[in-house]
Amino acid sequence: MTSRASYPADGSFDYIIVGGGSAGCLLANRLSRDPAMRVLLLEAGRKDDYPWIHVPVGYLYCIGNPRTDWLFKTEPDAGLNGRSLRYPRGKTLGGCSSINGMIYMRGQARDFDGWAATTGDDAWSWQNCLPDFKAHEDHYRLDNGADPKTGGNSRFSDMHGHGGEWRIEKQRLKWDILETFAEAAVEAGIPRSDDFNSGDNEGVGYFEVNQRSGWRWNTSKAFLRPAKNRPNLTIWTQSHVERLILEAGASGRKRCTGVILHRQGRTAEVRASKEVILSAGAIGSPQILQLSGIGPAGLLKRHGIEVAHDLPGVGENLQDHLQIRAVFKVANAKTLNTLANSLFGKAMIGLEYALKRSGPMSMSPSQLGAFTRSDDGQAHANLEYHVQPLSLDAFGEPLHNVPAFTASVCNLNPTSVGSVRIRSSKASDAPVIAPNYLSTEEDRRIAAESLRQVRRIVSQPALAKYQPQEWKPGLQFQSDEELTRLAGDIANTIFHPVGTTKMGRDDDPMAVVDSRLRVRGIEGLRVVDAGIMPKITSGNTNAPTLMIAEKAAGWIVADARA
Ligand SMILES: Cc1cc2nc3c(=O)[nH]c(=O)nc-3n(C[C@H](O)[C@H](O)[C@H](O)COP(=O)(O)OP(=O)(O)OC[C@H]3O[C@@H](n4cnc5c(N)ncnc54)[C@H](O)[C@@H]3O)c2cc1C
Repeated sequence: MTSRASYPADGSFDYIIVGGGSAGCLLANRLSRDPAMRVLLLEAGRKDDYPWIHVPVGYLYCIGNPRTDWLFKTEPDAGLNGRSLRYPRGKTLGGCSSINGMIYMRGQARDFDGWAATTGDDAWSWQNCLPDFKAHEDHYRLDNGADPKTGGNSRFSDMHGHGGEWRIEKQRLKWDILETFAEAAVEAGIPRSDDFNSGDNEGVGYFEVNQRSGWRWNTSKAFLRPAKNRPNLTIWTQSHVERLILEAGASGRKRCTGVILHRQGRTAEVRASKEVILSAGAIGSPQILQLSGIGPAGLLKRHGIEVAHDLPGVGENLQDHLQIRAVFKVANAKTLNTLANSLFGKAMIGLEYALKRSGPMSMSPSQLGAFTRSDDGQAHANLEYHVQPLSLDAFGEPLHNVPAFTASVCNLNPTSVGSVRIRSSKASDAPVIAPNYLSTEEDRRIAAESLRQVRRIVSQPALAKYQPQEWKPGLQFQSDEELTRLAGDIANTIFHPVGTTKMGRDDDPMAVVDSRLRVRGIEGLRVVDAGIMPKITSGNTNAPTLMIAEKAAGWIVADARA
């Protein structure tokens, strides 16, 4: 390609980070701390200067919007009775942290201990991940020193950090219907929790969120803003990476020396003298690897791509949390459905946000959470509830016009796995995303059990004053078979794809990266994003992705110095 531009004119960057999302923004900050290192961050989307990114309720307008979302769709899924889902992924600086539900959730200690066992690397144990969670944390409960909620004892500060870039705050509004649901959950035997992030999240309580004074706190504000004037950090938006440049390395193995991207209407190549780091997320990173000839040989050949390195695990092992959205109509209760469906209600909502940065516009989609066990045989909480004072068919669709709340419940440890595979050899074609939800007997059984458990909670005395009536799936459905089928009708992704470039031991043929996140068989190339998780965490996935990036940054810097 003779017209291809080559940057920069004076040589190469040291590091190229592909993807300015949750992981990519943190990495850009950490790697550019050393003024001697020239870092390039490439993001396919635009800057995060779109107003709805910053107003918390704006997720409703960012999902399904080409300004901020890749607009992916899943393949028709047998477990969802043939439905295909919208599969939102952030396409802007901040990535998914610019459009997500803002819930700060680390997962359970056993998740990380499990990663350590899978990889044989104790660096991933909970005890050794905790410092990486705390390193960037700025928890409001430590604003004045010790946590006031726990009477000033040190347990909370042992677990949490303060003064880092990643702000965590309490939510700025309350709903009676949610507080009453919490009381019903306690009546049903779920204990209260005032910290979901101590390694064991079992209990019911309010989620803490990534916000600052009523505004969304995304990773672009947190990590890029303080670094963007560093002369050694270059940020290019609207720069779509199409594939990697692979050359013979000094050891005879292949080495990644740069990337080919589409920018300002032309194709260009940029070079990295030390490393290229893929942080394009669990959909984007495997797609780029496959387009570059790194992936399952059969798939690559089918699309006419020369196989640079046969790595069968690239794009496999897709795991996600499936939320089953049970909806209950209520009487005598304030819900967002009724407030937002009247002109007066809308005006009051706008006024409250303008004056106090509180009220429904400051709202993350889910405020109340609960972690519990689907049955007594479970050793740990294996279900997460997101309880919402609203109902809709799916995020991105309008609110229903009747007073209702949603008790969305998801299996935290699904055994169904899917895949992300290129559709063609063109970078502009969205990949084929096949999550294979509810494809195992175990996941189907837990789906039916979880709907029964929702019914148990909602039938507790506390909620009786709101006369809840099950709307979806509907009380007429009782058998395992009916409940599983209905779960397939009302379930949706809760937006947590992970695992498609999983880390693992050398003798695991499906491992894509080693436990230090280096791509197997290729020098100078790492993957640092949610895709490297070998197993999905027992909670929402943004905080663990930041922890992964923090840990990886330490290794990348140390390797450069070695
Ligand atoms: C709607 C929604 C709600 C969610 N709610 C929560 C929540 O409340 N709490 C929580 O913990 N988690 C939540 N998540 C999940 C969480 O946000 C993600 O797990 C996390 O952000 C993943 O980070 P990442 O760095 O792996 O990928 P991303 O943040 O997706 O970053 C990838 C970046 O790479 C860019 N990119 C992709 N391909 C290319 C390419 N070819 N060239 C250049 N750039 C490219 C993308 O545009 C994007 O900016 C939610 C996600 C969504 C979508």
